[in-house]
Amino acid sequence: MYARKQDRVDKDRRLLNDHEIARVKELKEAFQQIDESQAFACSGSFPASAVDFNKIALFCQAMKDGDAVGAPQAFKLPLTNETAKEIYDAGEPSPFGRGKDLVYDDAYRQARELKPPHFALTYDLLSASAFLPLLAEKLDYEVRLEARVNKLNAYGPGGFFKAHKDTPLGKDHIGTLMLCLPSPFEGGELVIRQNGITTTFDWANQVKDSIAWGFLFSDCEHEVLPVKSGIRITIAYDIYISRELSMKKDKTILDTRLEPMRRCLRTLIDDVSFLPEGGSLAIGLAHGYPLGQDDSLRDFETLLPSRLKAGDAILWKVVEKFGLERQWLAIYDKHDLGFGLEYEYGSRSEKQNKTSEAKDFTYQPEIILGDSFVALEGEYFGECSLDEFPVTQRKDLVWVTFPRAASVKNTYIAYGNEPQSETAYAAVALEVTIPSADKRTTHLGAIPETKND
Ligand SMILES: O=C(O)CCC(=O)C(=O)O
Ligand SMILES: [Fe+2]
Repeated sequence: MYARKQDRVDKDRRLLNDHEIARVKELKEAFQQIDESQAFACSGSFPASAVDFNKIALFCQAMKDGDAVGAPQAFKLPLTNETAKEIYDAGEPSPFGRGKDLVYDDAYRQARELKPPHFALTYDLLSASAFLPLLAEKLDYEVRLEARVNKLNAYGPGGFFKAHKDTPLGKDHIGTLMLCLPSPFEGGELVIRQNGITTTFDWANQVKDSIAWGFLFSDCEHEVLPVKSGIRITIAYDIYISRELSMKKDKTILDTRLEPMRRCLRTLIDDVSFLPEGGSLAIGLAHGYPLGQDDSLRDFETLLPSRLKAGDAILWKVVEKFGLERQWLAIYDKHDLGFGLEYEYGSRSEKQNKTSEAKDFTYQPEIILGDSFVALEGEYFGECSLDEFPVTQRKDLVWVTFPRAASVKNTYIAYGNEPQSETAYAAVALEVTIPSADKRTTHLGAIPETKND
């Protein structure tokens, strides 16, 4: 097992004073503001120049009990009520993943689907519009993205897909891209929620003479509201970070979004009355990150920086600029652990009654940290024993924020859109070491200024 910093484990710390708490709060707010202004989902439509409807047809093969019946048929875009219905009828009822099983439950999802190779567009829209490099730029990735076609979804009147997260398909899987084909329909909005913010993609009116697209990080909860009339057809692609060479650009010196966090962290370090004895800040990431049961922790930690999503990437860049010592922490929540660890949310509120601790929101001794990243969100990692799965409580940490992914309770969300692979979303925090005040002054000289100073 990867060696953690055992020397710091289980050492308690003093409660912070009001001044220190105010400093942490500033940092917390700066981080949360970045995340709120960041896109966890975005959408648009393909420009007319990229969509020549004369050249696009959708080929579909009707399916029955998993087998293709008959020859593929070509459908011209935009689809009409009649052609959309034919495509709907060609599909089979959509299952979804619950635990490791593939289940049909029309209380949860009412839709039909076609999987490749039983459908295809005759025109490579993504290449024709150089879509993936543009998406990478929009999402601020310095690595290339890959799109792998997953399926065609068709929703008839009353069709819907309740709130879920997409099953993580591997460490490199970051999100889902939907294309909404032009067909007459009403309703069927795709609603995406992340950290209390909601974004809605309403394609009913948008798609009449274009192809709409929408991207979401697949750890975000999303649902398709009931279609009121007509048939709504989407093609879903899984978006991966490419293992190929990165594009290697350093835009961070010009990135004004780093500024509020950078300023707060700078003030905090410059302030010798903040944690003069030194300590560790724990900043919970806003997104969950796919990790397989057998993935090595070292691999995960190495790959994570290039896979960070939205505001999490900004946090990383800021901390990196300061050159502070840092490591990743895996966070668990009792609801995700199948072996009955006593981790009570209730005990937190009991503690909050004690005035001194109530004031210091940064002191959270009851958080469970894993020595590995295996058991995560969802119900399907519950079979390991405590011996195989060392956990610890780091009572010395100053909690700036909690990982959002650790506190998902809605049972629907534990299910994915696919049968579960041995992969789940890791709830991760970044631990940043703040040196003691005497060491900090010498350390400070080494902290680079950004061009924004
Ligand atoms: O059709 C859509 O817009 C969303 C479908 C979806 O969420 C899924 O297939 O996982
Ligand atoms: Fe989904």
